[in-house]
Amino acid sequence: MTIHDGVRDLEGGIKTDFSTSMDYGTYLDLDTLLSAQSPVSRPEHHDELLFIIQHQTTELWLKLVLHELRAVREYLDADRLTRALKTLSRVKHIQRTLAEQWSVLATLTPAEYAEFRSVLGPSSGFQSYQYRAIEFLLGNKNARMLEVFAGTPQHAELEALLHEPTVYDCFLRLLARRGYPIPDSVLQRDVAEAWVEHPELLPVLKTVYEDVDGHWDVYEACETLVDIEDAFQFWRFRHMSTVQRTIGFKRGTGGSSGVGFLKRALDLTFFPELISVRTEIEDLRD
Ligand code: HEM
Ligand SMILES: N[C@@H](CC(=O)c1ccccc1NC=O)C(=O)O
Repeated sequence: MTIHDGVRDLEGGIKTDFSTSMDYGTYLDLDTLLSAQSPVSRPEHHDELLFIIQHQTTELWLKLVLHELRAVREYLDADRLTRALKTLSRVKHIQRTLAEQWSVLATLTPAEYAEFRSVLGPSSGFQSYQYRAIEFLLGNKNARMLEVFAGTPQHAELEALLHEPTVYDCFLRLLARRGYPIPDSVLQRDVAEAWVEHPELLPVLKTVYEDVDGHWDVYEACETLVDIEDAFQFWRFRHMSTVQRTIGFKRGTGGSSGVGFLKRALDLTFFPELISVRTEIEDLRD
């Protein structure tokens, strides 16, 4: 029996003296983490803590996504496709958590948000360095996004990332090394530019999608990239719809038109050929 009068017994082995060893709070640096929530409203608005924690938890997960996507590029460069796939699968699970998390912020009513929105000044998620870095890694390169980071250490980091290959570049280079006829126009592209659809890639992808068993790991990688894009778009949609129900059609604090600006992001695409190849798959008849 481990429960007495509704109380769980502490087992004899449970450690309680940490004077000479690592403990939970020290390992996780919780003093730093839990002292980093500083509401600005005066008197402090009850819901500002929700707003801050929603952003901070998102940024923590984005930190891990960034870490994993950098690893994915390294695995692809080292021809370790299976390892890259395993890592991308972790990214997908984080994306699911991030999309789900919008429901917490959706409990913030328009009236509650309006009570402290003005303290945000011109700050906005548009200035999220990690979000932009992830977009760059996935192929949505845009040098103008650097402007809001002028004079900060993140500017140099994003500038470097702008000139590095994307996850998709690394994947297609791996395919070329495996003997797939990836066109030079793709392999030699200026990686600092946003990805634009390369129709000349379609015949290569078609060979994969027409014989998935003969190209299984490549096929699986293509489908995983589609999953990642899908999840990214879902996050963007949930952001846009949460914004719409919270501020309607007000302008954004970052200076954009607001919802209209966020809606246009839904037309962006990371891996257009992986969508177009589906059009090429012939419907079979019996
Ligand atoms: C009530 C909550 C929120 C509102 C009203 C809101 C509103 C907006 C608006 C209007 C923009 C466009 C830029 C601007 O003019 O400010 C924007 C951009 C952005 N927000 Fe939010 N947001 C909210 C929550 C969040 C959260 C929780 C995150 C998570 C980190 C986030 C991340 C971003 C990002 C990354 C962008 C840039 C998007 C892009 O460039 O396409 N936002 N937000
Ligand atoms: N752009 C938002 C403000 C906002 O959401 C925000 C402000 C400061 C830090 C992060 C934010 N989140 C997303 O844009 C607005 O227009 O209300």
